[in-house]
Amino acid sequence: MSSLLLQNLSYQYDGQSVIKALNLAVEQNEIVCLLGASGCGKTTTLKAIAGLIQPQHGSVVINGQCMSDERHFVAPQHRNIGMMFQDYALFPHLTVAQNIAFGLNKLDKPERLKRVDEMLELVHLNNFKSRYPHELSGGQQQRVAIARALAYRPNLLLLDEPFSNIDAQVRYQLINDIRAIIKDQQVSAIFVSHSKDEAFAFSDKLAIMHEGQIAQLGCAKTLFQQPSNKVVAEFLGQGIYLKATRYNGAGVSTDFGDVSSMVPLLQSQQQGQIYVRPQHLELVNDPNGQVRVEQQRFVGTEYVYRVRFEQQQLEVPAPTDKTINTDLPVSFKIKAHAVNFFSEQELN
Ligand SMILES: Nc1ncnc2c1ncn2[C@@H]1O[C@H](COP(=O)(O)OP(=O)(O)OP(=O)(O)O)[C@@H](O)[C@H]1O
Repeated sequence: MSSLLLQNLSYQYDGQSVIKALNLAVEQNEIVCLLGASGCGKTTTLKAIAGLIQPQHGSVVINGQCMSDERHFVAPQHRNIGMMFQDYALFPHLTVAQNIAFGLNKLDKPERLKRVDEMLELVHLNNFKSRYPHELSGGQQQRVAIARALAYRPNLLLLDEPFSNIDAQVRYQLINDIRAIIKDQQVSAIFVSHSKDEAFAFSDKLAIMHEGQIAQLGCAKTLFQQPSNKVVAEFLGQGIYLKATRYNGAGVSTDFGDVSSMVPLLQSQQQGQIYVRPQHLELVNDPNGQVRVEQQRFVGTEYVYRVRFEQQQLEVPAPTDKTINTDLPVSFKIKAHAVNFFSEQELN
């Protein structure tokens, strides 16, 4: 049974479609990141899961129980969901221990104190239980927030940009710590972010959102190597489109030579384009080269060349011992990699 199932979910604000027949499944103990550009509908999806808004169509099912569809609506406080936000949302007038105990009023006092101690232990804040939120660092406040969200053993945890207010230097340590805590507690989680780096570090799977729909769900490697469409490929990082002919399931021919693919190319069409990322390109001097170098920058460990080819611009790194003569014509050499091939049909 999936932990969360969103089926055909649609939501409109004042007649404006924000979520459009969205489908998503999160399996038990899985952390899925909703990742996408600003305004694509991530927070609205999270609100629909939490019950803070009621979708006009479709269903929200948590652990097999329907929370919302055209006929049912379970109120947020009865969904057994834990929530964690970027501003921590701790109660300033309550101590760490009181913040964690908040929401545990169904337990009797000894049980409540025991649970609070367990949670303090889990987030390594045993010595901070009597402090107030303003006496803690951002990372410590976020640990209290996760302890509070997990204290009543939710079925599902929702995290909305929880790391965006955390100093960059400690952010990745905190991401690792909180991921370990969630895994330890065997809770499924949905994490909203617009940062790819955070998403890769924190989640098991990424759901790339675009214009109110899930463009693709999968682990980071699958999305990079086999993006199902242009939106996913481009969202994951810059690249350049080059005309290509698929010569069999294992490679393509381009104006820059043949490229073998480390993943099978399953399209039935032969004509299309490949989306090539900078790390798969090598710049070489070539008397017939059509690539224009616009700028060369030394960035300490390597050079970065800003190049232009047929209206497309790209920054390509090159090792310092492979200097390109920018006064001479330049071309690309494409390394063997997991080729992102899109047929003409898929590109339109
Ligand atoms: N209360 C509201 N009333 C009207 N429109 C809204 C409301 N809340 C959000 N929207 C619109 O719905 C769309 C989706 O918003 P949402 O907050 O879900 O996006 P998001 O992907 O979480 O963006 P961000 O990364 O910027 O937080 C946006 O176009 C936004 O302007």
